[in-house]
Amino acid sequence: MNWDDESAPVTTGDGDRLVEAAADGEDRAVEAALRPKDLGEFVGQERVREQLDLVLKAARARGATADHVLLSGAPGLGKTTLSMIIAAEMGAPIRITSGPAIQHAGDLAAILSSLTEGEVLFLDEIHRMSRPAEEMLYMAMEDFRVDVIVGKGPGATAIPLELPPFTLVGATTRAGLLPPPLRDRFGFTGHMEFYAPLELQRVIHRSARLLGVEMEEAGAAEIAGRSRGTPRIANRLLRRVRDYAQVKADGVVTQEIAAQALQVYEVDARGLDRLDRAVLGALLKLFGGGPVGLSTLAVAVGEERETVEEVAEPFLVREGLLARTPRGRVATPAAWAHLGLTPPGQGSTGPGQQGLFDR
Ligand SMILES: Nc1ncnc2c1ncn2[C@@H]1O[C@H](COP(=O)(O)OP(=O)(O)OP(=O)(O)O)[C@@H](O)[C@H]1O
Repeated sequence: MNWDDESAPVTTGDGDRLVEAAADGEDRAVEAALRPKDLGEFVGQERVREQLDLVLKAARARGATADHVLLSGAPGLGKTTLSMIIAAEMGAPIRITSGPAIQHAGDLAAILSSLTEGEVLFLDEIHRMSRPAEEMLYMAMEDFRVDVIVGKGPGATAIPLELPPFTLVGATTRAGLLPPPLRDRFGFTGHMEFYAPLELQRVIHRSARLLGVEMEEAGAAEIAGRSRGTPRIANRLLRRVRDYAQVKADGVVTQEIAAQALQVYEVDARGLDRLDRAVLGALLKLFGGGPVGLSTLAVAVGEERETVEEVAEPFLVREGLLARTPRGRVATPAAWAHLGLTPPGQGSTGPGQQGLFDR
C-alpha cells in the first residue's frame, strides 16, 4: 500500500470515513447488540461510573426518581449507552429524543406530558434545542410542571400542567455550550473522556465475543491503537477487520491480520486516515511545516476549508501533530516523525532519523 499516492482523490464528503466518530447507518444497526447493559459491563470512564453509581444507588435507597444527569463528551464515547444503563439500573423505561427534533415548545410539552413516573428522558444534543423549548424545560426540570400556552396575542392563556417526576439525561458535545440556567438544573454532570488504548482493547474483546469473532490479544491491541480513543470507531474497525480475516485468512484476528486489514482501509498505526495524512503531508512537503493559512492548505489538498478545519484538524491537534497559531497552521516535530520525514535543515530523511523527533 502506498500511503503517498496523491493521484487518488482525498474527498470523503459523503460521510463514509471509517474513522468518523458520528454514527452511520451500519453503526446504528449493530450498536444495539453491542451496548453494555449495566454499569458493571460499561468499560472505562471510572470517575463518571463511580459517581453515577452513587447517585443511582442513593436514589434507589430513597425510593426516589434519580436526579437529572448531564453527560458531556465527543460523539461515540457512550453517552446514549450510559443513558440506557441509567434507565435499566433504575428499572425505568426510557424515551429517546434530541434537541434538533424539538423545535417548538409544543413538541416538548407533548413528550413531557406523556412521560410516566420515574421515566428517563434522554435528550441528545440538548444544546441544539430551540429557545422557547429550553425555557419550558427549566420549569419542567425544577418543578415538574409546564405552562402550556393556548391561543395567541392578548387572548393567550397559560394552562399549568403537572408532570410526574422524571429523570432528564441530557447529552452534549460540550457542557460549555449550554446556557448556565439549564446547566445548573442538572444534579450531576459527568464528563466523558477519550478512552485509553487498554480500555478500548477491552471494548473490542467484548464486541468480538458478542459478534462471534475469534480475537487474539495482540489483534485487539492493534485495532485499539487505531481507534482514536472512541469505542464507536473501535467497533467499526473491528467489523472491517473481521471481514478481512474471513476473506483473506482463517477468520482469526491476529495482530498481523488487523494491521494488514487496516492498511487496506487506509487507517494508519495512529488512527489517521487518508484525509488526515493528506493534510499533514501537504503541510510538511509543500509548506515546510508551516505556518500556512487554512485556505491555502485546503486548496493544496483539494478540499473545502471547512472539511480541513472541522473534519481533519481536530484529531491532528488532539494528537499533537498540528498546531493552530495566529500565523497559520504549523506542524509539530511529532508530525515529521509520524510521516517519516525530516524537517528542513536537519539532515537527510531516513528511518534512522525518526526517533529524533520523538523527544
Ligand atoms: N464504555 C463502553 N463500553 C463498551 N462499549 C461502549 C462503551 N461506550 C460506548 N460503547 C459502544 O460504542 C457505541 C457508541 O456508543 P454511544 O451510541 O453510546 O455513543 P454516544 O456518545 O451516545 O454517541 P453520539 O453522541 O454520537 O450519540 C455503542 O455501540 C456502544 O456499544
